[in-house]
Amino acid sequence: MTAYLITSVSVVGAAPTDLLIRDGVVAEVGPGLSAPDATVIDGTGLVALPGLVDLHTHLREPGREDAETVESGSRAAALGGYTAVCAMANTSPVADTAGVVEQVWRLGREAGLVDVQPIGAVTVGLAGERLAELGAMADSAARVRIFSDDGHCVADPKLMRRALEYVKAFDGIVAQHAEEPRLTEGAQMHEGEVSTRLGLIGWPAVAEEAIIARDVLLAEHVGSRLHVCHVSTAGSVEVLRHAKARGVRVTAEVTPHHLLLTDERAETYDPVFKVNPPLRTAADVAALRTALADGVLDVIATDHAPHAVEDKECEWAYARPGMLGLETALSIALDVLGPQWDLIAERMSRAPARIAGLTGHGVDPAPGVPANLTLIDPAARRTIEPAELASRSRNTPYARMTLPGRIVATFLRGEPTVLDGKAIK
Ligand SMILES: NC(=O)N[C@@H](CC(=O)O)C(=O)O
Repeated sequence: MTAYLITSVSVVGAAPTDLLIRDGVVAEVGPGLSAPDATVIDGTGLVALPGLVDLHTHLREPGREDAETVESGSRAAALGGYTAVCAMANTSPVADTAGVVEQVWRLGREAGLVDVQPIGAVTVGLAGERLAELGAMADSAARVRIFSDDGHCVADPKLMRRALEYVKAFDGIVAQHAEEPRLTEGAQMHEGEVSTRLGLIGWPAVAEEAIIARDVLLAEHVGSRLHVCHVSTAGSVEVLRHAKARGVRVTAEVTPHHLLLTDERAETYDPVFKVNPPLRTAADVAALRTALADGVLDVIATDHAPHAVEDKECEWAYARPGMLGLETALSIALDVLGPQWDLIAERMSRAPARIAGLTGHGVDPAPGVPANLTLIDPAARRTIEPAELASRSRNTPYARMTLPGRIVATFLRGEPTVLDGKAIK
């Protein structure tokens, strides 16, 4: 196994030092290291972070391998600085049995570019009618701990309660896609001034907030762990703030796109901006940013949602919701937060690893820890060209935008998955 000596690198924003990677772990950290057998990487101007961890990735395999595979999504993740991703269950077939989660887990191991941790469905077929085999998925080789019907809300309060109770047996967590379906029938975008002007049916903020309010009360009642997917409104932040102050065991994520883009993008009628939950208002964006800084929002999660051309390049009403995220998330975080490296490490690596229970991930580079890390050039700027992305899909909302930051290298257990900004395999 090749050893790597990264010289003059800033570890999570600290003063430059050297970092030696050997036998899968960070062997030494300190100035003036020498290791004659090691491959040297000049880290001048670069920042080392613990490898990013995504709590919310759609890999589309099995079922829609034309849009993404475990391998292509893993490559996109590695290029984005990730060393672990949690793969959502809305595949075809749905990941609602031990067999399917083990298949995804095995495909992740075979690709070997990031650790792929499958998420299991809460209900059979995401249909919201009866609980899936949560225990069998937890006991499987994939060791599922996060359960989610993402793409669909677990709308039935009794089922949601049962799921929250059930996962306590193995310290699991239910990740809710908070959307009261009766309030979003036919919805095409955020309900507000822009939807009124465009004549598109709106997805009101209250459809999200009402479910979060209900679910934090349920989580409190049964003493279980709730995670809220892709929080998008100022009102949701207030509900979460209140719940956290009461000591409810709730965590929450926000996507890069909800931190940057607003519903005014719908004026283009370009379905690349159609997403679930929808892009909201500038006031929502501001509230999400504040909540991310103060910890009401624990995590930046990509909700990487690749879609084939025919599902995206069509009329707005017929287009599938969802955007790519893995290859641009760090740049958006840097744009939104600036070089607050400790905060970025917390929201994009440590906290998601903790929530998902992924040992060996989300740990700052220090002697003895697994060498899961990424090297970032914060001074670089790059223009996003959809055709150059590793994802099989092209639905990035940042096409031709120039964004700060570039991933120079990513290491998974001491082996590079990305070097010089290029995927190794
Ligand atoms: N976030 C999205 O806009 N899309 C998700 C599922 C979903 O949440 O609708 C997808 O799987 O494409």
